Amino acid sequence: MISIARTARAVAVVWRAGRANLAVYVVLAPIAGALPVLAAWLTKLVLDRVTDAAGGPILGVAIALAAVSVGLALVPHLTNYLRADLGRSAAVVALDQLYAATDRLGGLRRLEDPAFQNTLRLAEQAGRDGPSRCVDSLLGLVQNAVLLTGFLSTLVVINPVMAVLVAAGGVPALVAELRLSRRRANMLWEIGPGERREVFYASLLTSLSAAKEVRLLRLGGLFRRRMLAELSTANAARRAHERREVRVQALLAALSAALSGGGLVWAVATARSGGLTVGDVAVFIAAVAGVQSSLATMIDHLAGIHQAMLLLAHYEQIVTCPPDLPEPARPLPVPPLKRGIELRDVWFRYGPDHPWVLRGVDLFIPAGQAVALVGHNGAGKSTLVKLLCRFYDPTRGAILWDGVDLRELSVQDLRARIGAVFQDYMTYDLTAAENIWLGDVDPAGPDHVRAEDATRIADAARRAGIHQVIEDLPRGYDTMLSRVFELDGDPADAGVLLSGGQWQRMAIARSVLPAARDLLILDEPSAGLDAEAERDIQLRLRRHRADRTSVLISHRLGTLRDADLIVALSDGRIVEAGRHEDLLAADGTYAALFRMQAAGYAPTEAGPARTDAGYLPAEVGTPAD
Ligand SMILES: Nc1ncnc2c1ncn2[C@@H]1O[C@H](COP(=O)(O)OP(=O)(O)OP(=O)(O)O)[C@@H](O)[C@H]1O
Repeated sequence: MISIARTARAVAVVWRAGRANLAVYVVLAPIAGALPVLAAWLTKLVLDRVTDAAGGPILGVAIALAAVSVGLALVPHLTNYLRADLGRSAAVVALDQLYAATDRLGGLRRLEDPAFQNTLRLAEQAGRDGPSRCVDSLLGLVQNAVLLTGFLSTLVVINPVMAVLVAAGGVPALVAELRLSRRRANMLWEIGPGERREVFYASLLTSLSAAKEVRLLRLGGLFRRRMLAELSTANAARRAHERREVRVQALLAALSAALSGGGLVWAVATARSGGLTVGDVAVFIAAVAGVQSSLATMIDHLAGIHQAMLLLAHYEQIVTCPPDLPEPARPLPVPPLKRGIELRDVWFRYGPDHPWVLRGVDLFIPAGQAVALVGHNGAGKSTLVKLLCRFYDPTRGAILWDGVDLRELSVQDLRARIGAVFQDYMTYDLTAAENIWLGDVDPAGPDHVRAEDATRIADAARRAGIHQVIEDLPRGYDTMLSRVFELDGDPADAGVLLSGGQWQRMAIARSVLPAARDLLILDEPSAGLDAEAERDIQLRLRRHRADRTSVLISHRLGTLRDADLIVALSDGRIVEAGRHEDLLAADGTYAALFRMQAAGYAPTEAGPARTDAGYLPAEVGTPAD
């Protein structure tokens, strides 16, 4: 039910977050519980001595009561501050552990799993307030246990039957609250996917990158309705749960009110017959209320811990999740590539229910040479390079780096040897300098661009042919490439956006920033460039690639003709491989595609030559359209 080990781990997080604060909080909790009991007894003494002149000196008791009242007034403010501060610091520690764990995953599989995403969302919630809520509830239990002990002993002295009745009244409440907390945790899990979709639709309505399509296609209304539908479904589930809570809690409150009402009638009747003093009645009323409220609060805290435990289970699932790319106990360091990379009978599919994407690929990528992959959409080209970066492991077969299986190597070392421009490269809402600097961040270095990085950043920008464009920006390399964030929080310094081709050059600059990468992967690096820019970037990249191992993917076959080896993939298999001239002579798939594109460049009677060498699959743009 409530796991001791998990509770201990939650306490450890809070302890790490703020030892001094936690220590003070721990000391204050029992004091906060004792003060109301002390106040009730001192009030009884004051009343008894006021109503009975022979009762003894009153001044000292009155001063003690005043001192306790000051404590009663101050302690809650202090504990509130400590609670909030510990909550913030614990969230920092817990979220740090959570995101370090997601970073350790290494591959892409888990992030592509909707169930993992659901768990991750609840884990984020639990990480933000789970550990501190758990400690709050534990200390709340301590505080109220002291309060309960004090008032229950008082009741036992005055009326033992009443003490038993009030204490027994807590049992159904405890059972009911624990059930409710389990139901609440289940309800949060069930509405999780819908809430993620709600956030997705809301982000489409406000994100700049979606705005063009959303406005042009007039999708705003549709997405808003879908967002509201998800919100209503989640609200309905929450409402149903809260109604159940209200029903149960109203019943429990009625039971507790009946008990305290009965007790009051008994106390007044007994006082009338001389069995209790005025002070006894006052302390009895305070004790009944104190026992009931401390019991109710303890039950709340127990339910709170119970629910925090259920949510923390998701948090722990993520934090202890093994990497989706298993590494050997002693991964081998990755030496500079000398001979080459070999794909040996590589089969791959994205999941057991998915079709095969690669079917027995055998390929040798010799060190220092350029290998080009060509083929229709969906042939498996990008998948192959994702395997080279070890974002996934082959389902069957192996990939060898100078003869050593990638699975034997350190993933981090391997990635440090690869530079890549992916088809879906990133555009970061950061400065121009940072957008390039991210290509070679020293994990042990500072978290910002240093002055001495400026030269190599500018060199990389030159190699990608984007240096002058950056220089001409309002703040040069310090210009924010964003319209949604301003530089250093200064609203007057709103940034600029680059064109698609300029962004692509930024991605290229990022990939060529590191001085030595053994393997350069360029997946459609010039898709967004005009013909002249494409030629320019190809020349620059060719110079950069010289003597480097590279894997190139492009649908513009003209850009690949100087590759050392051109490999045509079809339906996950290699159907042809050779140099450009050999493949043309072989007159196969590559030759057909190449000629089709070349024909697109030739002047026709109907009009001038095309400047764009892109091609479309045969079924797109046919007269039948
Ligand atoms: N993450 C993924 N999960 C499931 N299937 C995927 C995933 N990524 C790609 N696929 C599938 O794998 C197949 C090969 O995709 P891949 O991106 O490797 O093709 P490609 O040759 O690079 O195509 P293109 O020329 O369009 O970029 C496609 O059918 C695609 O639907």
